[in-house]
Amino acid sequence: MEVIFGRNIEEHPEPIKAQVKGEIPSWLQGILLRNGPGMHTVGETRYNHWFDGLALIHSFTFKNGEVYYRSKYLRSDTYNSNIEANRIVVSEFGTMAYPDPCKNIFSKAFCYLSHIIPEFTDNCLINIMKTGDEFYATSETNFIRKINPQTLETLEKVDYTKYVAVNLATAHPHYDSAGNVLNMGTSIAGKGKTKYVVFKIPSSVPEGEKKKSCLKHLEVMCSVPSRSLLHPSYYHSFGVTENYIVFIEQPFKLDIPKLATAYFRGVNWASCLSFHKDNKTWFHFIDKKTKKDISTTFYTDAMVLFHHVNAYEEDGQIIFDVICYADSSLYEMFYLKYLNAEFEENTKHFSLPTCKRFVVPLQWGKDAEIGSNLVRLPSTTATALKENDGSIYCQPETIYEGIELPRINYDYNGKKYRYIFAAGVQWSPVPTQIVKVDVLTKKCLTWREEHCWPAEPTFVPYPHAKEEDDGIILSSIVTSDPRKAPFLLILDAKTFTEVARATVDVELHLDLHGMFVPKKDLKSQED
Ligand SMILES: CC1=C(/C=C/C(C)=C/C=C/C(C)=C/C=O)C(C)(C)CCC1
Ligand SMILES: [Fe+2]
Repeated sequence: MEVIFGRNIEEHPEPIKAQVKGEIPSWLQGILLRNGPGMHTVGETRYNHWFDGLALIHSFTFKNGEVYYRSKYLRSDTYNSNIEANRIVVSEFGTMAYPDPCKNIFSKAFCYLSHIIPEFTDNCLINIMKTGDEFYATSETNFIRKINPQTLETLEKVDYTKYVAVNLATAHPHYDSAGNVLNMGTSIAGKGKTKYVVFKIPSSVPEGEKKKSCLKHLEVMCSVPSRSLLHPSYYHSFGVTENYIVFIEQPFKLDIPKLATAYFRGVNWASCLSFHKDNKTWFHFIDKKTKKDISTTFYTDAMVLFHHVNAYEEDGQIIFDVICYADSSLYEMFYLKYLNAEFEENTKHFSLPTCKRFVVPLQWGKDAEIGSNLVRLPSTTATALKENDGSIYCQPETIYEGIELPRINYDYNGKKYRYIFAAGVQWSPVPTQIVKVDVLTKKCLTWREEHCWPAEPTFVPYPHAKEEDDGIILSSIVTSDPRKAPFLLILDAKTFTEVARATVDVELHLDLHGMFVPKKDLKSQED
């Protein structure tokens, strides 16, 4: 397992031509851009957690049937400070570094509550975000880093707090059909309130503007107050339907007093997150037009989720699919000390990711009886029970067990849909398969090969696609057999048969998330 997780990967900033087996569809022109941790030790020092690793962006460029690979470490301030010091000097999710130059004891810690949030890392290792024709590497702190999608060069550091009062923001924004970005972030104890803020970054800027930056035109859409000033929920993504934003306030929470004192107590940020198994999980549905949270209280039992799959409305009900866990063991499992030879033994206690569907009615008759099920969707076993105090208790339907890193045909985002493409994680948090799940029939198709560890699958539609699964799946495959080179796999999304594979004779890292950028969305058509 060390082979896959703990090693430092060499960067290859110059394009390397891949060996193609099969035929790359001629219409496939563009760049698959992906992000993830690539360096886990600096000098003699080692990160504790896999989510701490320094961001290594890599890309597969598809051009006239050929594929070119390149990779480059994000030159974040964090990367530069670490390399210069030849040791880890900036704190990450699972590793507190001493002394961390970002944490000045006297200027930060003993001020007012609104000033106790420490300065976080700009090691943006989770995903790639597109605003207008700009691309950013993203994580969950207040910093994002602009990159050149073609050369993978690192550009400006952007601080969200300059444009919106959030201390944290998700690495999973949504995009509407015009390309506007919708994202959420948490504003901690600002003016005595902690809230979840929904904001929009427009895809274009007013004409004639000299230094074009979509972020300068960021607008706050609305906000939801946190149930607790000092214990806001942690969230990794959210959902959208045609008319609503779906936000889940889960009992996996950030403890702000702990966060503010972590540096002095000698503990990492991760230890400031805790799962409250006796609390409830609250659902919020924010009406995009009125910008109001629906007033009824909707909830389910305690659970932990990271990824929303999709959400939509049907017959006055909101349907949303999420990958759920019984507890927060996922983040625990990714400590590098567990990703070793006893990996299989260690992961036995890992709670299995399960795709669940919740169905929530938006209206019901005044005479609906207490205890009655308000769900009117014949195709589901999910229930929503009316309770004495007017709240609605929701119980999900299990769609599929053992999938993570879900993706869909994004043209169906917020709409009724049928297929999930995901990584299959049957026996551990590490993917061994690529899976296509039909949410209606629960039937699935899988791809797997010995010694192969697939990345999150990205769906790219055919140019004149008619059906939801008319397209291909792209996934970069890391191999644990030194005789087998890694490759980019292309599957037919309908049948899951192999279309082509492009093998690259370099070490690939297991990454997290990314996006396919069609050639038409790239500013210059150069390589
Ligand atoms: C640094 C830092 C954070 C980083 C979180 C990260 C890096 C999360 C990664 C999650 C992933 C990769 C999930 C996959 O499903 C927090 C806790 C937001 C807040 C404190 C500072
Ligand atoms: Fe994610």
